Amino acid sequence: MAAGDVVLGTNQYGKAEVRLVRVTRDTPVHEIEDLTVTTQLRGDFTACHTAGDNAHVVATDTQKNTVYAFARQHGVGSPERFLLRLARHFVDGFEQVTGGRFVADVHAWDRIAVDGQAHDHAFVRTGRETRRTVVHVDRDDVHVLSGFTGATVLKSTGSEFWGFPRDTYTTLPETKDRVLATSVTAWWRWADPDVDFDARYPVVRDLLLATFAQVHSLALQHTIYEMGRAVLESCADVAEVRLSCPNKHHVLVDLEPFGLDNPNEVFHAADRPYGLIEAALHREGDTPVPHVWASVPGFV
Ligand SMILES: O=c1[nH]c(=O)c2[nH]c(=O)[nH]c2[nH]1
Repeated sequence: MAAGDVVLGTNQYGKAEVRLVRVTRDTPVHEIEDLTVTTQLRGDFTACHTAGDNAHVVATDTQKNTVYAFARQHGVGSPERFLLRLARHFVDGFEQVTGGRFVADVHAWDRIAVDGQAHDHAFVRTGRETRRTVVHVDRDDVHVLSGFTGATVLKSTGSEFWGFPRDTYTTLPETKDRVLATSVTAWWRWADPDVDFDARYPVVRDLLLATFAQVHSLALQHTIYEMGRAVLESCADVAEVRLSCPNKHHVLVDLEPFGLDNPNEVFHAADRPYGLIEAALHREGDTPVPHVWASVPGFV
């Protein structure tokens, strides 16, 4: 190869955001599982890029069909297991596939209550957080990230923010009692991919949110550090935690022009701009895996 020749670098491809709804109708009480699944394969796909030779290309349409067929054949269950099963299928079934990135979002539904009874087959989408998972496979090197996005939480007290530097451009008043609100995006990396994901997911999620509630916050940075620390201190199976939290500012409204006081009761819930507070936490001595996190977009 001559100097200056063009070289194909990292590449991956697949079907993005396959919308999958599986109804389990073994009994009159149906269950639904609603996921958005992305599969992206890595391996020897050079000839397709450089010469248009598709002999190695597992079509993205085939990948999509596999998602649906696996949902029928094996069920869905925990999104992590579902992705691990898909990843194994592609890596073991096609010599040219060495690994990939597999992502699933889980959309939660609740049963509609009719006369106080949960309906058998009518559901309403909940406003809960979206559970997420990314599976990263490189031959036998398997990493599973779990997490969620869109958990909107608020504390009406127990939050302070003061002691920050003041310069010509600082107008923000110091406060010993403010509203703290955010929409938590959390990811954690399992130390080992052999986990009872469905049992452990709510434990980690609840611990993160309970810590948000319990920490007397001196800054959102302080709160998210404590959230991550709580998980690493009590969950030996979690190796690393990453949190991304927009500070949903609640600004006290000046009611003085109307002859009214405002003792921390009436706020303008500002939309934009917002502070964006992000942190990654791991245990000392832990081996970092930046290539795995690189598959999670838009994160520290
Ligand atoms: O918790 C906070 N952290 C900041 O860094 C910050 N900056 C700001 O204006 N308000 C806040 N709040």
